[in-house]
Amino acid sequence: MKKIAVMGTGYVGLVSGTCFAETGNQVVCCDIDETKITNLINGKIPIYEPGLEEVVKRNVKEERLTFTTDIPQAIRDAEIIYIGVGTPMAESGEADLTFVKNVAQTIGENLNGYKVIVNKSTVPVGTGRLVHGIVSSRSNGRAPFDVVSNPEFLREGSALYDTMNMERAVVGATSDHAADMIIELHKPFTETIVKTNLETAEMIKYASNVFLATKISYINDIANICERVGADVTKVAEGMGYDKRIGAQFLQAGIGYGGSCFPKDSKALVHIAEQVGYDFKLAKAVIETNDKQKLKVVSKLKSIFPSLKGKRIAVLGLAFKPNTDDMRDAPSLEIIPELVKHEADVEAFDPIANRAAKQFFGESITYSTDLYKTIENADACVILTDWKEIVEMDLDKVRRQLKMPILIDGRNCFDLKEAEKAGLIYHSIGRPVVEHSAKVIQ
Ligand SMILES: NC(=O)C1=CN([C@@H]2O[C@H](COP(=O)(O)OP(=O)(O)OC[C@H]3O[C@@H](n4cnc5c(N)ncnc54)[C@H](O)[C@@H]3O)[C@@H](O)[C@H]2O)C=CC1
Ligand SMILES: O=C(O)[C@H]1O[C@H](OP(=O)(O)OP(=O)(O)OC[C@H]2O[C@@H](n3ccc(=O)[nH]c3=O)[C@H](O)[C@@H]2O)[C@H](O)[C@@H](O)[C@@H]1O
Repeated sequence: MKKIAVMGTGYVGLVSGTCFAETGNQVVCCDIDETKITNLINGKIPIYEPGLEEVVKRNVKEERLTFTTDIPQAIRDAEIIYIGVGTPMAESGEADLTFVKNVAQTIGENLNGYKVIVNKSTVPVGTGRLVHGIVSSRSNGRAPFDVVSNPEFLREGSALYDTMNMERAVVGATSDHAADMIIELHKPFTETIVKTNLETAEMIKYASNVFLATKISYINDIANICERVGADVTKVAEGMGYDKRIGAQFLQAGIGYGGSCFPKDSKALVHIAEQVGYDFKLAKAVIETNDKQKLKVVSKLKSIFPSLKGKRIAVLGLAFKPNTDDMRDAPSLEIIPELVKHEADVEAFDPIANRAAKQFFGESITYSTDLYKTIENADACVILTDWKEIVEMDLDKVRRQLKMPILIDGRNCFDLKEAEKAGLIYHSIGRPVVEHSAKVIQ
C-alpha cells in the first residue's frame, strides 16, 4: 500500500487515482477547482465516464479515496505524487505548461521527505527535467526526490476499463528505485512494462497519439479517393485490417478526429520537432487532412441543397465521440457554426453532451435528447457521432420522420443496402451514394 496524492482531478487524475485506490492504495485526489472537489466530496462525479461513479463511491466508502483542495497537506502526506493537470494548446501550437509548473512549485515548497514525483500529463520532451529543476530550486535541497514519466494511454468513454486492463505501462525514471516503485504500482494493471529514461517515455506518448491520428487521416484520404473511383472505404479498411502489420483498429473513415488530445498533441509534436530543427511534414499533412475532413458533411449537404437557408437540419451527436460529454475539439464545433452561417435551422440530438455543447453554441441551435423527435420533419439528417442509439436507429422510422429522406452519415454507421431498403438518399464517407428515384429536393 502506497500513499498517493494526485494533482488534477480531471479525466486522467480522477480515473488513475480511483484505480490506484481500487488496487489497495491510499489516494487523495487534489484540485484547485473547489466546485469540482466539493461535488466529488458530495458524491457527484464531474465527468461522464461509464462505470466510474460506482468505483469512486466504493473506494470513498472503504476510506481509500479522498478529495481535497488542500494541496500542500496532500503533498506532505504522500510518498508518491502524480501530476495529471491539463497541458492545453498555446496559441503557437505548443503545449502550455503553466499548470505543470505551478504544481512543481507547490511540490518543491512542501517537500518534507523523499518522494517520487510522477508526471502523467502529456508533456513535451524535457518537461521531466524541467519539473526536476523547479522542485529542486523550490525545495532548496530539503529532501531527496525522483521524477518519473508515466504517460497515460486511456481513452475517454472507456477510461476505467483501459486503466484496469492497460496494454502496457511506460515508466521513464531518473532512478531505478523510483522506477521500481511505479512498476510495482502497475502490477495489478499489466505485466507489460516499458522501462526507460524520462525523454523516451515522454516521446512514446506523443509518438503513439500522432501515429493513431495518422492512421485516421490516412484512411480519410483513402476515403476521399474511394468516393472519386467508386470504391467502398469500409471494405478497403476491412481488407487492409486483416494484415496484422496494419491492424484493423483506427481505420474508421469519417469526419476526422477530435477530442482533447489528438488535435493538440499532433500540433505539439510538430512544434517539438521544429524546436530541434526538424520539419515533421507527415504530421503537418495529418493535421491538414483532418481540418478539411470535418467539413465534408457540409459540402455533401451543399451538393444536395442549392441553399441551406431555412432548411431544418437534424444533427445527431455533438460530442467528439460516443460515451463522453467532452466537447473539446469536437468536429461539431466546426460543422454547426458552418450550418448556422448558411442560415440552416439546426436541431441537435446528443444523449449526454447537450449541456456541455450549450456553452459553445448557446441559443444558435436547439437541443434534444429525443432522437426521433429531432428528426421529425427535418429536411435532412446529419450524423456526427456514432452513439449506440444512433447506430441502432430504425432507418424505416427515420425515413418516415424526415420531411425529405436525406441522411448524411459522417460516421459510416449503416450498411448501404440497409439505407437503400429504407428508401433513403444516403451519403456517407468514402462509399457510393445511395440515390432515391423519386424527385424530392426542393
Ligand atoms: N483526457 C484524456 O483522455 C487524456 C488526457 N491525457 C493528458 O492528461 C492531462 C490531463 O488531461 P485531462 O484529465 O483531460 O484534463 P482536465 O482538464 O480534465 O483536468 C485537469 C485538472 O487539473 C486541475 N488543475 C489545474 N491546475 C492545478 C493545480 N495547480 N493543482 C491541482 N489541480 C490543478 C484542473 O482544475 C482540472 O480539474 C493532459 O496533459 C492530457 O493531454 C492523457 C491521456 C488521456
Ligand atoms: O492522449 C489521449 O488523450 C488519448 O487520446 C485518444 O483517446 P480519445 O481522444 O479519448 O479518443 P479516441 O477513441 O482515440 O478517438 C479520438 C478521435 O478519433 C476519431 N476516430 C477514432 C478511430 C477511428 O478509426 N476513426 C476516427 O475518426 C474518434 O471519432 C474521435 O473523434 C487515444 O486513443 C488514447 O490512447 C489517448 O490516451
